[in-house]
Amino acid sequence: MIVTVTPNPSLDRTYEVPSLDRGEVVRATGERVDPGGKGVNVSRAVAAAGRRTVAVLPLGGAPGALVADLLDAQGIEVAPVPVAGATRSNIALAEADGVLTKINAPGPELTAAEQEALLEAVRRRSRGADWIACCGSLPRGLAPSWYADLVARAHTAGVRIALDTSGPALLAALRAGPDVVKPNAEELAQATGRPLATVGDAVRAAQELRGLGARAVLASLGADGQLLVDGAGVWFGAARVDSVRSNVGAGDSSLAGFLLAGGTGGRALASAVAHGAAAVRLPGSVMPGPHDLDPAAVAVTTEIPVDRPLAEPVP
Ligand SMILES: Nc1ncnc2c1ncn2[C@@H]1O[C@H](COP(=O)(O)OP(=O)(O)OP(=O)(O)O)[C@@H](O)[C@H]1O
Ligand SMILES: O=P(O)(O)OC[C@@]1(O)O[C@H](CO)[C@@H](O)[C@@H]1O
Repeated sequence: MIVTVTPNPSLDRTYEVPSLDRGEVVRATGERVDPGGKGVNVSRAVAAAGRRTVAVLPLGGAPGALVADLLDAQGIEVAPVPVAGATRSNIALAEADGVLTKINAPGPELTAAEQEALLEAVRRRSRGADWIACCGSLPRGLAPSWYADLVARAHTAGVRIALDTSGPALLAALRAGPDVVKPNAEELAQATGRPLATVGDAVRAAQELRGLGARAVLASLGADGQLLVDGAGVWFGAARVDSVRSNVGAGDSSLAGFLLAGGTGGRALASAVAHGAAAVRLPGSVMPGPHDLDPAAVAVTTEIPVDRPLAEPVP
């Protein structure tokens, strides 16, 4: 079982627009609503693979009720922690040329009692879990050390923990020794304070995160693919994608793929890459199921193309 924790979930609204014209009324040609937040997406991908998952998350107000209903309709077990503030709505504006602009709201502030209830729900629901995946930004009220605390609690309970977050929350959690962290290129650059221009730069940054405490680093590099750096070595994986529809949630799908395949080694990296590639072929944050995957298009190697320039370098 894979338990996910999303401290700041969202109702994800995607509007398809011909193009963005600042200051004008822009008429959408299509819209969709998805239950969102990074851990929620991991649960959606795990459930799509037919595996058991429980999504632990605070939910409040009408948007929170809608998130719960949408997850229920997808057959995903939810452990909701009721909160007074309304769950946020995040907006994605998808232009016809493929450019996507995302607006993420701050979300409600959690009171001390709500924070305690969330920790208690994680403790109760993660008994006997194979993995806890803690994902996304922290809402106001939660200290940057919140994920670090969760890592320590998971290890005391004998459960492995994967973490996908950024900034001070990531840096604080590294010191607690998470089993795997999943930064993207920007988060790697931010955590190390250095630009990323090549695959080699990304390997060095991932190794630095291991030096800070992470046991393994699954680094997602957008169109360039993914790296896995752990105590056994370094793997690089990539898949060809002919047409990209939406990259929202591609990282979450990748993390789900990684955990579904055991969460360690080259086989798990191949699954992560297959899930990332499948996610970008689907609209909005739709998570792929087994029938969407194309494992034959994935290549994983230990011969790292260190000098390869990144398609999207981080200055
Ligand atoms: N343009 C693309 N072409 C091919 N594969 C892609 C592309 N964009 C993303 N992917 C696949 O999806 C994975 C995750 O993408 P990315 O690095 O953008 O994650 P992310 O920034 O964490 O995304 P999110 O936060 O929206 O979940 C990539 O490592 C890659 O395998
Ligand atoms: O604001 P955060 O927590 O960093 O990210 C939230 C979010 O952008 O992440 C998911 C895609 O990865 C979306 O479902 C959601 O809107």
